[in-house]
Amino acid sequence: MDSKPAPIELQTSTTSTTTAHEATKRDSTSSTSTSPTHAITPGLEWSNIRLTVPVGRGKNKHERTLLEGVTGYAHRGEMTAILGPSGAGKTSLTNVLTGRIGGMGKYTLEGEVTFQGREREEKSWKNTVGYVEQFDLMYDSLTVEETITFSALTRLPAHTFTKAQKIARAKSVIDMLGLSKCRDTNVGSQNKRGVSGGERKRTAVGVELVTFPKLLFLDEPTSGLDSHSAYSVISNVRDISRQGVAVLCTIHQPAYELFRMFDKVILIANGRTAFHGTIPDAIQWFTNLGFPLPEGSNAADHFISLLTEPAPNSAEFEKEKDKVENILKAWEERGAELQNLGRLKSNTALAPQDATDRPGFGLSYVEELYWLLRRNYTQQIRDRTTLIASFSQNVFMGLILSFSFYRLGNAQQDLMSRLGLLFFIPINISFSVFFPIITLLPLINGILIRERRTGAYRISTFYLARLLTEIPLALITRLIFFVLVYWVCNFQATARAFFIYLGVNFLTVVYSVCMGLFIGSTSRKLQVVQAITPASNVIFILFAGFLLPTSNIPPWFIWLHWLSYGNYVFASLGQNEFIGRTYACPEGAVGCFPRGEDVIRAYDLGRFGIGANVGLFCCLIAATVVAGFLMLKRLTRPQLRLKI
Ligand SMILES: Nc1ncnc2c1ncn2[C@@H]1O[C@H](COP(=O)(O)OP(=O)(O)OP(=O)(O)O)[C@@H](O)[C@H]1O
Repeated sequence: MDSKPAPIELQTSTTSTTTAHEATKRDSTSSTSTSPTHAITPGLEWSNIRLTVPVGRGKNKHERTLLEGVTGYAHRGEMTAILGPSGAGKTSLTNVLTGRIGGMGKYTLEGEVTFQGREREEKSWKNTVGYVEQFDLMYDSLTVEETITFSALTRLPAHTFTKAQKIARAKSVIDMLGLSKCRDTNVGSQNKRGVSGGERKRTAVGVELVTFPKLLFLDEPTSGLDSHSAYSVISNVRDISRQGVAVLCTIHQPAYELFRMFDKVILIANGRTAFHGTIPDAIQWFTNLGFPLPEGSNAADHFISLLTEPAPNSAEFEKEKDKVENILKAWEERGAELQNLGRLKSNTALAPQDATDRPGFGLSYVEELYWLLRRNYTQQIRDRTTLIASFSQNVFMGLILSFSFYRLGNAQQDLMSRLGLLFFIPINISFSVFFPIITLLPLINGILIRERRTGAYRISTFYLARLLTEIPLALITRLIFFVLVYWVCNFQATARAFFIYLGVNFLTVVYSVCMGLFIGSTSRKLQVVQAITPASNVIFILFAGFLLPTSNIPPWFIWLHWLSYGNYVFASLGQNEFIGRTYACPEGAVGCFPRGEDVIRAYDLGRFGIGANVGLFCCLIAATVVAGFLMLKRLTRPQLRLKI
């Protein structure tokens, strides 16, 4: 093997405004005459990649080949574009190269992928690679600086970097990406104003870049951006590649000024390689195949149109039906020589593991919890609209209930109203807590999945931080509701009864948060979670013992009664309110409850005392916490496949 990487030819990039065709011609001639001004060393290499998935059902079931015999490389110090028509296999190839094919269901994968001549290893891979997704999920109320600093603090290993060094790294990345002006602006989202699209994309790049990746993948980094923003993103990424990073970008229809910034291009069609090399060489290759670049046209558009199959009913179909196949065959037969010209041989001796390769968390458990809590609270408190909406909803409900059940007396109909109200309060709590949590959870879990892939922090700290954020906020926003309803509706006017009522309702809030996190982690799809939530809650309400008396519950459903939070809450609140109370019972009236104890007996609320009910409820909460944690862990498990 070579002991020293040989320099390879590069084009020079300028920002002049010549036409695409003129620029292309000039690039074509310059490509063989300039030498690189920075080090280029071997990086990622892949050979003979074959990926198949089973498709169809029954008799129609067959194997579909998504990638066939794909070979290529991405050098450190170079920026490579992966280009091809829709459905060509760009995402599939990127998934194989990054090890993210776990989500594809059953598949078979053959071939070899190495980084710097070594097989990719799970423990160091997350520190080697950065992946900027097309839809970059970030906390929208955090500023650019907070977002990038959080990434530096959690992802740079503690055994190598001090906190001050991590913060300094975040600052230097912000400067490098030209984000200094907007460092204090919120990242924002579709629903919330924040930085511009280009700045947001550069922030997503910064989140990955802080960790000194040696390999950076970007999935369509320019989609949705105007030409100026797209140019600035790609020129930033190009600068990053010059620092010894192998950059691989899938890209859709780039403008020529942008396209020519790439050092190499990989053209893909029908899951096979159609070309790999410099852009001028690509133009020459296709000219030699009989497809010269038409005057005034963009080379990227020209390549895509060459690799697009003609529509079966189009006029060109007969003439062009074999065009793509012929191009692919030509590369398979004669392309290897050209591909190898620009290829550096890997030498593992040249690639010592550096300090960032060593696995390890960026922060201690407590520090990690602190930063996760800080991020959660910053996000929640800055999200004023949601906070105000939640607070107003509770005040509104409190007022409605207070007026509806105003100053209940001790008549029989007032007794029934009390009973109904005590049953309604936990239902109201659960629904009002569940929905804000489950609506946000798919987004939060999306961020968690990305961050877990990078090994940023422990899942247990994330979960604990979520609980410690949601519970206090849910309690605070509901306090007025609890107080208002209790005193206006005229429940037992003793401090003991009031605090028991408050305590049981607080536990209901805690349970609802835990249950919300559990249900929210059952699926990554909001629609699924939204369907499960009301159904499961209604079942627990039904079997709580009020709507369907316990004696009428079929024996095979009795477990639902024991799993129902309403059972414990209703029994505790019922005993708290009714024991020791008397009610007016007109003489001769039937079905009358003269004493509170009669109500307890009739509704079977007295099987356990208040303490035992609270104890059982705490056990149910503990079980929900554990189930929610396991569910979240399963849902967001990084599915890396690096060994082939
Ligand atoms: N899990 C899967 N099962 C069956 N077919 C799949 C699966 N994943 C991808 N495909 C198919 O493989 C082909 C390549 O898909 P891929 O997403 O890699 O293309 P792409 O080049 O990234 O397309 P686009 O530019 O439109 O995103 C497509 O025809 C797609 O329908």
